[in-house]
Amino acid sequence: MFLGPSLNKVCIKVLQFRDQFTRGIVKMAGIKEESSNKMFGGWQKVFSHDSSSLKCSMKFGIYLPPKADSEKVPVIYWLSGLTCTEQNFVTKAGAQNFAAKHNVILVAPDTSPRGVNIEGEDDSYDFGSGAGFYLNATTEKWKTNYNMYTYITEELPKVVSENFPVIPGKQSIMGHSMGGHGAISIALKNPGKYSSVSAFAPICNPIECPWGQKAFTGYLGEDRETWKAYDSTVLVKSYNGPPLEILIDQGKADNFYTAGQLLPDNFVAACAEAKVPVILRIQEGYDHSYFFIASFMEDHIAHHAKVLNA
Ligand SMILES: N[C@@H](CCC(=O)N[C@@H](CS)C(=O)NCC(=O)O)C(=O)O
Repeated sequence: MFLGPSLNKVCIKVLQFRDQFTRGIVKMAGIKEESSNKMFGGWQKVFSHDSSSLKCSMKFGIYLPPKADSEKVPVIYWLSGLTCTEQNFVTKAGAQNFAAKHNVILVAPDTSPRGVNIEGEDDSYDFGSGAGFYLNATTEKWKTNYNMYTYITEELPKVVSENFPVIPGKQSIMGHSMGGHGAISIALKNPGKYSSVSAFAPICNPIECPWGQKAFTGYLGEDRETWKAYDSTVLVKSYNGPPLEILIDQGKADNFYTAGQLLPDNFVAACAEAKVPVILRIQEGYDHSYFFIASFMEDHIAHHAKVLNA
């Protein structure tokens, strides 16, 4: 059928756009496809790229819902916890089904620089590799590579918007444990940049818990004043940006909760003082694992989609 020269051009463009995501035949800007699997009508992919802020090769998972074959859609960033790579969320969170239903892209990066040959980087599970804490390090030993804050807030969104069909400015952020700390602190530090935020078992007050104190001493040094720039319980007290929807789920049988690593009550008290609305749901019987995360993932995606698709 002859559609006229301009309509034909539009059709060819749409077909090329679809090809880019379904057959992977178009070379993408600075990123390499590592894997691609069809899932719930969309695509679960993993890409690698050279990161300028971390000075190493990084991987991230991206789920493209069926709607992204033909239209731009909002994006939700997921930040994982200690010991995770991009694979934990991709394989265990069970989020793709809900992303397909709510027409959102999900981006799940790795949790630290990899293979940068810093002495001691692989010595413990809660510092160094797999434990970047979503901050920019200032200590001599770590500051060249451990800049996960800049990676998550600037570099990765640029890579995503240059290569995938995202609606500019329509983004939200969520995470788990160390990644819950990352999601909430990043949303509070960047008023208006993220439409909504949610977390599973977040480290809410890192300057007051052993995980946070160890990491902040190593990455930021001994001066505790500098730590406050990355502590959600401190940051929320001076938040004066647009209304933020904050949803937190916390398992009551989570051993890190009972050991005082997460401290959600401190965060909720600070929110009340600052008059920032927060929903904290204590979930009876649930632990810290991805079994807990998968159980409430639908609520979290719906929480973000309600704002992003409004
Ligand atoms: N089980 C770990 C603690 C770290 C941990 O529980 N990590 C959580 C995030 S804080 C996680 O998501 N682990 C990976 C997984 O469960 O797939 C250890 O003691 O070495």
